[in-house]
Formats: sequence, structure tokens, C-alpha cells
Amino acid sequence: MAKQIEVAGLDAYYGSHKAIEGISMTIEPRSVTAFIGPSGCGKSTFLRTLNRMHEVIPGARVVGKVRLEEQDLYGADVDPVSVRRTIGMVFQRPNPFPTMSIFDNVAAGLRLNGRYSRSQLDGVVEESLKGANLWNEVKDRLNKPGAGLSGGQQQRLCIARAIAVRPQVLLMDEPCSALDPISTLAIEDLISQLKQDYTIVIVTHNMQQAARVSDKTAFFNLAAQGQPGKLVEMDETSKIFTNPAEKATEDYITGRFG
Ligand SMILES: Nc1ncnc2c1ncn2[C@@H]1O[C@H](COP(=O)(O)OP(=O)(O)OP(=O)(O)O)[C@@H](O)[C@H]1O
Repeated sequence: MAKQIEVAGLDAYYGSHKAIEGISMTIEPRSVTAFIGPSGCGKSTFLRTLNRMHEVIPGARVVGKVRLEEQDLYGADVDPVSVRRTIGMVFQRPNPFPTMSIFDNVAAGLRLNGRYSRSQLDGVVEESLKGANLWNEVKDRLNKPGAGLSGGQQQRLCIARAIAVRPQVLLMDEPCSALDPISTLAIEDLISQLKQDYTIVIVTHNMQQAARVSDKTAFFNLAAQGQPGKLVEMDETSKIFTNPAEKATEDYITGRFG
């Protein structure tokens, strides 16, 4: 299922403001890639260009190439909605559909995308909740509202919802920032399991988290306020955190930034 992403010469704009510039990288399948860098350097913007969510914002546009293996995601014949199905996203704040049951939250994407029998839906919902390490906690209350779960459980429900449609890539934008330390560890364990099957990209402000969960780390930075964010370097996570090539990376990871 997992696929490689190749980005070449990517710029992203909000109206006339160029938020990121000249980003090129390869994101490997069946691995976790972390994006780190100071606030405003464009990590979330870049993440959203990878599944065509950036252009949902009025006036926002992208220049450059993003390929999901053989497919040019910005090709003229490509439907952005199908890109978002193939490349799923988990957000900072858990956002289950509040009035829907746990079952319906997970089944929502499937119901939008086709006709499934009840037994097919039962199967996918169970498999997705097991995949998100939530099944045992909710199997006896699948018809209760998703909003009744704890924050950490809601985030795992959102991950179950994202994997139910069998994406090839999972993008996670600070998925633990609203969670307590125990729920954070549960999500990190889950990320480590999910990477067997998916290409995972995670934006995080938490250096320890990047060091714990990711195989590769990309450090982004701004030359100055108002300038576009750029990719400074990307390497094995162990290398970035012990012996980065660039001084700006070292300053950032050791807290000497700014
Ligand atoms: N919806 C938007 N409209 C206009 N400008 C935006 C929008 N979202 C982000 N920007 C601008 O794009 C730049 C990059 O922002 P982005 O949120 O991608 O950075 P970030 O590195 O993810 O920051 P943080 O770590 O604080 O979340 C910033 O200058 C920001 O003000």
C-alpha cells in the first residue's frame, strides 16, 4: 500500500505571499519522516501541499512537482478529492464528527466512496479500530458518540477513520500536541506500527518525539521574518540529532535558536 513521494522545486503561496520556496525531497515508503523547524517556517503549509489541501484556502497556490510514485499529483487530469483519499490526514486537534457514533465516524469515508454491505462495513470498522489500537476500548460501545471518548481515544478514532479508506500515505500535523503524555505515547506506538504499511509524515514541535518516532528528519527554517521557509537539510533522524551538516540545524535542535 505504501508509496514513495517525490517533491521537486516546490513553492507555495498565500495570495502574493510566498510561504515556502524551492523544496525538493524524497519521502520513503514504510517509514516515518518528521518535519521540524521554528514556528512559521512552513511545515504545515508544505504538509498540506502533499495531498492538495493547500489549495482549499482561497488564493493559495502551488508551483513545482509532487509525485506519488508514477502519478503527478498536480497533473491536469488529477482529481484533488481522490488525492486526499489516497493521502490521508490527521490534524492537531482530534476532530471526530461530533454527532456520529464511533462506528459511523470510522465508516464515514467508506460510505462517501461507494456502496458497502453492512457486513463489509462491520469488517472494515473492526479492522481499522484494531489498526488504530482502539478496538478493545470501544468494541462494546460502537453506537455511542465519538465525542464521548477521551482526547487520546478521539485522536486514535481519527486515525482509524483515516486508515479505513486504505490510504497510501498518512500525513499527521502535530497529532499529539493536544494530548497528555500517556496518550502521546500511545499515538507514538501506533505510528511505529502503522509504518509497516504506510508512508507516514509527521509535523512536530517536540524534538524527543521526532527522535523517537521518525526514521528521517527534515529541518525547515526561515532566513528572516517575511521570507519564505526553506528546507535546510534532511537526513537519517539519528544523524540530524547527533551530527547535523548545517549549523542552523544544530542551533535549533540544541535550543540555541534565534
Ligand atoms: N491560511 C493562511 N493564510 C495566509 N497565510 C498563511 C495561512 N496559513 C499559514 N500562513 C502563513 O504561511 C507561513 C507558514 O505557516 P505554517 O503554518 O505553514 O508554518 P509552520 O511551520 O507550520 O508553523 P507552526 O509551527 O507555528 O505551526 C506563515 O508566514 C503563515 O503566516
